[in-house]
Amino acid sequence: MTFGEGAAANPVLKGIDLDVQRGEFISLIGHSGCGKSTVLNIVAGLLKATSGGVILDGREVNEPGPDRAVVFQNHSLLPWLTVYQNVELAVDKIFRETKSKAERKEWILHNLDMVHMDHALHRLPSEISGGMKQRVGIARALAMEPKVLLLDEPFGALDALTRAHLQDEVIRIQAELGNTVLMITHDVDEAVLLSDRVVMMTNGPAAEVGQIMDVPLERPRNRIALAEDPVYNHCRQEILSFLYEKQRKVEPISPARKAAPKRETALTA
Ligand SMILES: Nc1ncnc2c1ncn2[C@@H]1O[C@H](COP(=O)(O)OP(=O)(O)OP(=O)(O)O)[C@@H](O)[C@H]1O
Repeated sequence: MTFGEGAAANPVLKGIDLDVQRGEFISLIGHSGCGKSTVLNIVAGLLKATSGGVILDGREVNEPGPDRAVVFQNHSLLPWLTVYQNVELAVDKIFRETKSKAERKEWILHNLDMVHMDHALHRLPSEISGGMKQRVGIARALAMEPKVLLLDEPFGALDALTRAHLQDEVIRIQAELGNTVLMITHDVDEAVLLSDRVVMMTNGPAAEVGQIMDVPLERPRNRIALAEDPVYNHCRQEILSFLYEKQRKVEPISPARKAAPKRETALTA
C-alpha cells in the first residue's frame, strides 16, 4: 500500500502475506504508525490496496460488506439513536428481507444481552460510559453475523479494569460463537490472552510481517492463572523482544526539545 504519488509517495506496507483460518483469533501488533490500521482498513474494504488484495472464502473483497464488521477504538455509535436503535439500524439493513420484524427484535435483544447491555436499551450514547459504548459497538458488529470481526484497538480508550472486563467478555463470546477475529492492539498481554496467533509487523515505511507466533495456551483462558504460566510468559517475552530489541523504535527528538537548555534536556531525557 502506497499513499500519494511521485515525490510525495509514502510506501506504507510492503509484504503483508497472511492466511487466516476460519474461527481463528489473530492479533496484529507493531509500533505506532507501522500500518496496522491500514491493513485492517484494506481488509474491511475501506481502503483499496495499491497492489495485491484480500480473498475471503475464495472471493476477492475490495469494498465494505456485511461479511466484515469493524469495531473502532472510539465507538462509532450514532449519537441521536438509542442503544437499541443503533443495533437495530445495522440489523434492519442486513436482515430486512430474511427475518420478520419480531425476529429482528429478538435478534437485537439477544446481541445486546450477550454484551450485558440489555438494561440500557433506551439510553443515548451520551448517557452511557465509554466501556458500555464499546459493548454496544461489539453487539452491533456481532448482530451483523459477519464472517470476520475486525477490531481496531477496541479497548484502547478504556481504563484498565473496564478493559480487562471487556476482554473477558470477548473471550467468552468468541468461545461461544467461534468468530474469526482480526484485532489490532498495542497491548502485549491482551495479544497473548486473546489470540491464537500474534502477527508482529516491522516498522514502517514499507512494513511487512516480521514474525508470526502461535499462542499454544488452552482455552478457556484465565488471566489470573496465566500470570504464573511459563508458556504465557514465554509468549509475552517473544513479543517484547520483537518490539523492543529486533524492531526497536527510536523516536526522533523534536526541534523544541533539541533547543531546550541543557539542564531541562537532562531532566526529560
Ligand atoms: N489515508 C491516508 N492517506 C495518507 N497516509 C495515510 C493514510 N492512512 C494512513 N496513512 C499513513 O500510513 C502510515 C501508517 O498509518 P496507520 O494508521 O495504518 O498506522 P498504525 O500502525 O495503525 O498506527 P497507530 O498504532 O499509531 O494507530 C502512517 O505514516 C500514516 O500517516
